[in-house]
Amino acid sequence: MQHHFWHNKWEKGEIGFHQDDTHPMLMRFANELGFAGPCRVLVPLCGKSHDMTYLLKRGCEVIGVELSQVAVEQYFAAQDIVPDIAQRGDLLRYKAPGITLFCGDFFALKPEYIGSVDAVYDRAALVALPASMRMAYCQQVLTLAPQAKQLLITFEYDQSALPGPPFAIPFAEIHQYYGKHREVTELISEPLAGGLKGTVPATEHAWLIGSAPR
Ligand SMILES: C[S@@+](CC[C@H](N)C(=O)[O-])C[C@H]1O[C@@H](n2cnc3c(N)ncnc32)[C@H](O)[C@@H]1O
Repeated sequence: MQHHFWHNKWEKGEIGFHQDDTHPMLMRFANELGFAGPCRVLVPLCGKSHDMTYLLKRGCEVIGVELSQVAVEQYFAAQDIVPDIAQRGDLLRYKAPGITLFCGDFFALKPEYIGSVDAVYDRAALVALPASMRMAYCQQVLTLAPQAKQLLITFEYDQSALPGPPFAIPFAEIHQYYGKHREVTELISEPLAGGLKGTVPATEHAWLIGSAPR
C-alpha cells in the first residue's frame, strides 16, 4: 500500500481496523508469549492500538512503529501522556515511560534505534500489506528482532470477494516468510463473528512464530 493511502485513511478518520478493546487473542495468549515485564515488545504498524496499553499494563516495554503522525499523536493524547519528541534518522521518536513510538516508515527503522527486542506483536500489520510488500516486511521484522518470538494474527477468506486490506494470508505464505529458520505453530483459528467488514465469511488465526535458537 502506498503511504498516501494510509495518511488519507487517518486524516479522514476511516479507521475501521481500530478496535475499542484489547484484541481477545492477545489477552488469551499473552502468558504463553511471555508478554509481561521486563519483555520488550515490538509492535509494527501499530496505529493507536489499545493493545499497546494492555502490554504496558502487563509491565512490558512497548516499541511501536507507525506511519501516521495523526495516529501517534492521538494515541498519546488519549492516554493523557506528553511524550518527549526527537528526530531519529528519518523517523520521529515519541518517548514516554515504558513506551516509544517511532513515527515514519517501518522500513526506515534501524535495529540500533530500538535495541534488543524479546517479542513481536503483529495484529493488522502483515495483513495490511499487499503481497508485493510482505516478504520485505517480514525480513525487516527479522532484522529488527532477530531473536524474538512473535504473536501473529491473520485472516483467511475468499480474496476474490474483497480486495483488501486486510488481505487473506494462508499458512503456506506465513511458512514461506518465517518458516525457514523458525517454528510456526497455529495457536487458534476461529470464525470471525459477523464476517470480514460485516459481509465476507472469514476465519481469524493466531500464530506463534518461535524465537530463534540461541
Ligand atoms: C490496518 S492498520 C493496523 C493498526 C494497528 N496494528 C491496529 O491493530 O489497530 C495498519 C497501520 O499500518 C500503518 N502503516 C502502513 N504502512 C506503514 C509503513 N510503511 N510504516 C509504518 N506504518 C505503516 C498505517 O498507517 C495503519 O495505521
